[in-house]
Amino acid sequence: MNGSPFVAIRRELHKIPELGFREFKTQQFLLNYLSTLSAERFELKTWKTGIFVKVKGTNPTKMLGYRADIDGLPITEETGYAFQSEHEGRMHACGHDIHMSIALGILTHFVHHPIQDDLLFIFQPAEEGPGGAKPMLESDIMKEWKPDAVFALHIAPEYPVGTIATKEGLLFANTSELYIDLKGKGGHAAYPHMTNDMVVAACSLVSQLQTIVARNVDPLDSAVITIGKITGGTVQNIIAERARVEGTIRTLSPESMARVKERIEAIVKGVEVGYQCETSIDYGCMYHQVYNEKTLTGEFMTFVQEQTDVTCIECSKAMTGEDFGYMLKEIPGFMFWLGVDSPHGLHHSKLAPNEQAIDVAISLMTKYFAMKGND
Ligand SMILES: CC(=O)N[C@@H](CCC[C@H](N)C(=O)O)C(=O)O
Repeated sequence: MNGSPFVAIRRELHKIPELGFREFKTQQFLLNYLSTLSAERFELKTWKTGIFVKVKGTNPTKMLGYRADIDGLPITEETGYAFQSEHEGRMHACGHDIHMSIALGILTHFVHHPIQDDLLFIFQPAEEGPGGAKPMLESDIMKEWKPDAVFALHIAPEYPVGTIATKEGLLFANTSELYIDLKGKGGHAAYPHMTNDMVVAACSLVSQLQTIVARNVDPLDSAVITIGKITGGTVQNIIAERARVEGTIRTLSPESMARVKERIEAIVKGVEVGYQCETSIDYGCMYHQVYNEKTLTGEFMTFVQEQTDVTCIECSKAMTGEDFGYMLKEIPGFMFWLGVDSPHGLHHSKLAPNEQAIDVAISLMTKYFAMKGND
């Protein structure tokens, strides 16, 4: 095992994944860790299941922010790790355990080696949903402690350890969850003519939704409609009275999101008429695109290129979503991908990030903050 204390911390956090706004043990773990550091060097405020930590500068003229998300996913882990999730049906399958341990590593460094400016560490709940970044940003705490610039990273399974990938401008998509409920008339499997079958209606709906990206979105633009879950019916020989279709929409602009939603609503209306049923649409949580401020991102990419132990790649935009986009809408900054070289991708039950990436990121970001926070 790697000797880094932050690898050991990651493993402890990996055991206790919790869903959005239920990160009680995670918050306690972070608070316990913070209680081991010199209290006079920082101020701490809890916010719901999240935490703000302001590490005091020696002669601050500004405040720099760093955000780490802290929630897990509803996935049953299949890594076989000795430190596998102890929470049935929950897993850190998006790397937030790594994100937290990196944030603690950077924070610990600056508690011991203060720089001129203040640093704000934001341990944010509910990134996977329903979204913690926006309400944190709107909180009284962040009105008082509003950083002048803010940064975050996300693990990238597809890149080797030592690779940093980002770009100026749009990095991640606009997202919206999608929940469609269908209610018809159930009945005996042998009497379909006396019912309105919601399994058939849901199947037709899912197929029609696929036509939106193919036929209604400009081929030079991009969008995604993924249906990740369909439920309906009760047993094999009863025609289903109800069905529910759950998914997510991704677009490269807020305008395209509005257009895609218009088409979804029209298609759902058509299913309502065609299958003589009642329908309702709920868009759940929505995330603003992640847009990297150009000057800061360009300067960061140059900084990374100057380091001997990491490689900087200019990547393409991705259809992933991140509520960190809300922070970047209000505060200049950027997000970047951190290579972790996993054979399995994000949201996979066997995601296995290479833990050496933790110290790579801590080392890179401590150097970056030392440069930015002393200028
Ligand atoms: C980085 C990442 O994987 N983020 C999630 C954000 C999900 C937002 C929301 N729950 C949705 O599904 O639209 C992603 O799936 O991209």
